[in-house]
Amino acid sequence: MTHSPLVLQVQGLSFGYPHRALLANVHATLSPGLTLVRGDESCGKTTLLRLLAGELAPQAGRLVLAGLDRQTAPDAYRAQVFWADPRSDALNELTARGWYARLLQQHAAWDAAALEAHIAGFLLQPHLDKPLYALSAGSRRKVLMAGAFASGALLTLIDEPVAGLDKPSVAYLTQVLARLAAQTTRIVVVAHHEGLAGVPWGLVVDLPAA
Ligand SMILES: Nc1ncnc2c1ncn2[C@@H]1O[C@H](COP(=O)(O)OP(=O)(O)OP(=O)(O)O)[C@@H](O)[C@H]1O
Repeated sequence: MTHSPLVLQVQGLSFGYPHRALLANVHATLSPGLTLVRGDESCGKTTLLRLLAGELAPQAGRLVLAGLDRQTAPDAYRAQVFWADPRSDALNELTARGWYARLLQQHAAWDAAALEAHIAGFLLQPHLDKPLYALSAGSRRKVLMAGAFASGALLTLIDEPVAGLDKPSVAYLTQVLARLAAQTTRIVVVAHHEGLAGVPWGLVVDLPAA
């Protein structure tokens, strides 16, 4: 664990895929609480989360999380991050229960009691022993979010949280995010095309249209 103040500094971040320039000179300082990454379809929200996760390398710029530089201390940086790409097939063969057991090993601040609460809140109990490929898009999203919230990671990245969610689950998600907004030990970043009613964002990072 690091003793630097909990802040994520994004300094001059630029990134493009071959033939597709996307993010140019992004600057932001993210404090504990909630940040919304907002923008239209295909403007680069998921790409920015993948950069913040340390999964993609920027073409320019720096990321420093609680004193850990993503470039010079990549493993230490990534150890403080929760990121599970909802579009990835990487977890398909795992059950939620199996994946949570893996996360427990990876995240020092894993909160088993919080996981139980999120499983109940998202009504996930019937799905815990099914492989993720067998779940609906919404249930899969809920499995990922329960893991994200229970991880206790200093930086938690959540992509498109309401995609495929039923109304009661959106209401539960809203409650959880509102609680996280007030805590001082985690930075939670959510990518979505607009704000969510009832969620008090501490910071909104608007990405320009593609
Ligand atoms: N691996 C990749 N290689 C090439 N282009 C990519 C890759 N991943 C994404 N893109 C392109 O980059 C652009 C931004 O994608 P990204 O998924 O980051 O946007 P987004 O804002 O999250 O989109 P959405 O709102 O549709 O989820 C899109 O045009 C997409 O097709």
